[in-house]
Amino acid sequence: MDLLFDLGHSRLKWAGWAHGRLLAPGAAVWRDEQAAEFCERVLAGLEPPRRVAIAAVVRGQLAGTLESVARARWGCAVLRPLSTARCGDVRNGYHDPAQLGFDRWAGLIGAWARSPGRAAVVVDCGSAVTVDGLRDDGQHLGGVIFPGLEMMAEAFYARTGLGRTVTGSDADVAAGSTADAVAAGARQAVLGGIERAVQAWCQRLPGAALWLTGGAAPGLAPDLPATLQSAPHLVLEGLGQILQREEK
Ligand SMILES: Nc1ncnc2c1ncn2[C@@H]1O[C@H](COP(=O)(O)OP(=O)(O)OP(=O)(O)O)[C@@H](O)[C@H]1O
Ligand SMILES: CC(C)(CO)[C@@H](O)C(=O)NCCC(=O)O
Ligand SMILES: [K+]
Repeated sequence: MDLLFDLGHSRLKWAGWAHGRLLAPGAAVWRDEQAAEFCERVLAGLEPPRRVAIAAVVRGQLAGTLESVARARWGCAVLRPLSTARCGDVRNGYHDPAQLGFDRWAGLIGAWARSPGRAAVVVDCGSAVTVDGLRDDGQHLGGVIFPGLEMMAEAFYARTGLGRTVTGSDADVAAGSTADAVAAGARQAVLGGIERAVQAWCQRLPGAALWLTGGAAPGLAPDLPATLQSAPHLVLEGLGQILQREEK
């Protein structure tokens, strides 16, 4: 078995990978702990793998620590694949392919593996939200990025100098406090942004499969069109595909 990690801004996610399938996915939030302690703690609960692959868009230090802790603990190969111009039929739509976040790249490859030969739109709701389009011949056409729920609220408080005292409720547009108004506003903005971007992609890619992934997806899904299919581990699935190809 191989072991896959996806290191985002808020959480570390992982899963085993064998015979083209994910096994026992898990996740942990990194708080104030030392990076090495955090990695040791997570790895202690996992079976020794044959190889490790890490998808990391951020946290230079944590990614490096995860890599060295895994190597020291298991003595296995640790791969950190990067966004490339091409992976099988999937072609990166960025002018500079390396600039495309690896989570986006892996998500596209995960979408293609789920429905090869079909156009796809991948919505990834993490710390930031991304909405990418993939043509039915595997050509990625690019995509959009906007701040996620937390980042949007944080930016508001930081730029206005209004301190955040409590985390607001995002349940109702009829908000009666700053905290609630900002939380509900962020939710509306994220929902609206996703809907608009997906709509635009659907005009360009009729019949596309629409995939929804990322940590904030379960909370947003009830207010999004039911045509968006949940694929919670799409990035890890894509990472598994990339790892599988590296073997050939
Ligand atoms: N338990 C939760 N309840 C509600 N929202 C959550 C929860 N966990 C994560 N989120 C939301 O998901 C976002 C993080 O998503 P995710 O776990 O995909 O993060 P990430 O992979 O670290 O993000 P990124 O890759 O964009 O850095 C948070 O900003 C928050 O809005
Ligand atoms: C946009 C995020 C933060 C989404 O996780 C990540 O994919 C990233 O850091 N991307 C690099 C910039 C880009 O994709 O254009
Ligand atoms: K992500």
